[in-house]
Amino acid sequence: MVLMVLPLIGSVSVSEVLVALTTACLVYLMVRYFYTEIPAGLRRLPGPTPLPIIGNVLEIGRRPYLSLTAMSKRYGDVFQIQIGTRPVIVLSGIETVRQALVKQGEEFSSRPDLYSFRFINEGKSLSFSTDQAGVWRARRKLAYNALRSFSTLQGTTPEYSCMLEEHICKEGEYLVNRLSSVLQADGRFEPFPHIVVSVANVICGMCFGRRYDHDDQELVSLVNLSNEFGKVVSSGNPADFIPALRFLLSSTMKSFVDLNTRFTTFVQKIVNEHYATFDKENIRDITDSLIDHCEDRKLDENSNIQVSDEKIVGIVNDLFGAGFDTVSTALSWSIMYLVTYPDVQERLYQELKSNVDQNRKPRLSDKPNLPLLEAFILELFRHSSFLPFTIPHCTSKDTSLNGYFIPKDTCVFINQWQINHDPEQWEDPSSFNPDRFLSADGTEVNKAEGEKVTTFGMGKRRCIGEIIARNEVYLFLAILIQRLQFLPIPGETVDMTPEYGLTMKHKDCRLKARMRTRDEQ
Ligand code: HEM
Repeated sequence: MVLMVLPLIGSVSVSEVLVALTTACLVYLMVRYFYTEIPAGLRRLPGPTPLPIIGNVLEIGRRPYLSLTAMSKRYGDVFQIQIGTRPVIVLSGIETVRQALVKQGEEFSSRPDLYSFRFINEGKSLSFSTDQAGVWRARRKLAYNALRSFSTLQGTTPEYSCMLEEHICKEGEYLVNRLSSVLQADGRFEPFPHIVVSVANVICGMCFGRRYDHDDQELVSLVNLSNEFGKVVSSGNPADFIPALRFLLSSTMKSFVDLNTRFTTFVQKIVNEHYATFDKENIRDITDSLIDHCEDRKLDENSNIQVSDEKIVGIVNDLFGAGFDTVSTALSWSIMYLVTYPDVQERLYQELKSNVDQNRKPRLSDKPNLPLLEAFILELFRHSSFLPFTIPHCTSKDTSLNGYFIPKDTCVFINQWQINHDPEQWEDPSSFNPDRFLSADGTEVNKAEGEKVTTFGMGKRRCIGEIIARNEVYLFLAILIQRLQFLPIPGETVDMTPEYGLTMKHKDCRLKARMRTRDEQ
């Protein structure tokens, strides 16, 4: 057969072959599109017309949160795009997203099988893998309970209300001292690299019962790779959908695989140390409690969900990974906003000064007395929407939403950025204004407005670290604002344009800061 075709190819040009191939792909896609049977009473999804082979990649561009928000204005809250040849549903609008993730949560809570996800935690990640529903639910429950136990555990001295508070207060103090010495030496600093070590130490404390020095190269080099990780696993990365790109972008994929291997090796070493020194009577941290659970589970003959020891202890990998990058990104953006809005920074400082005695550090219990700080954090989450999409979801069976038919195994993007900038929900959404969350006299936070901010997802896959994350952002910020005034470098502008990724980072930026004096405090 091949021998019969070869002479024919010899008589046509390369461009003719390409045209023929493109036409064949187009016909195939059109046939597939029009022959997807739509059940009676349901409609076909609207969306932009895809190009052969690449789909809508060009229209999606480098900032999918903006392009897909613009498309939602044209096609509505539920529409379909195509990345490569794979259809993807994009959901916008708070009510539509709530309908899908909460009311129809069973159908919209799986994860798609995406190429890059296979390399995370050796394909066994709780957050990214395609575990069947029973397995991820069991792992999620274990992870949630472990986090709750080790954050609410009593502190080592009565000074602290719980272990989480103790870790944050201690790391906050180290961070202030670190920034102070960097400022003395260089006169300027970059926020993310210092913050990320402090935040990583809080989750390391809970997961591994240990902390690392700010100069520990093993930890520092690992946590500073989170940006590279986020770029590859972001929603809409074409390499996840178009196999040819995996080879064209092979160096990016290779460094992604390398960084995942480094990450897993780092955690595995600590896990092995825990196995070697494990004592059932002395559960030291989350890793120990997961090891303990493996032993207990073997006694539970009635359990019908089989989860391997590897998948149980591997949960700590997810908790560590999810626990440092997100919170550090939130704090780093906070500093950028404080510098960009100095009047807000001054009001926050004055609020702290009036409500927290100058001779002590802020505590979790001060939160109700600091409504402006709470409003600032809500506005930071809303305005930056630094997690513009949740981790991609996938339908577990044929379903429908808002009258549109959605087949089983369809990849679903949830556009959190759109919800947080929807002009139907927010007055002047593009302006940064913490006061939008405060009562007219500034003494109370409007809870209903606050709940509209969508940062942690919704429903069955909602972030399990939300309470810890909110407490960390609040307490680290309170400690920093009490002790330092953040300033731009004279003559330099602060660029607030985000760089797209799973968590969007601000551009590298050097800032100044001034230690507050005791009198001033
Ligand atoms: C400001 C900080 C944080 C933000 C904005 C955030 C946001 C999110 C979002 C949007 C998701 C995906 C939800 C979905 O797919 O629908 C998620 C999942 C997750 N988060 Fe967070 N997160 C934060 C901090 C944390 C922390 C501190 C931890 C753990 C200590 C954590 C652990 C997880 C885990 C394990 C998942 C996966 C849940 C699952 O797939 O079922 N997160 N987070």
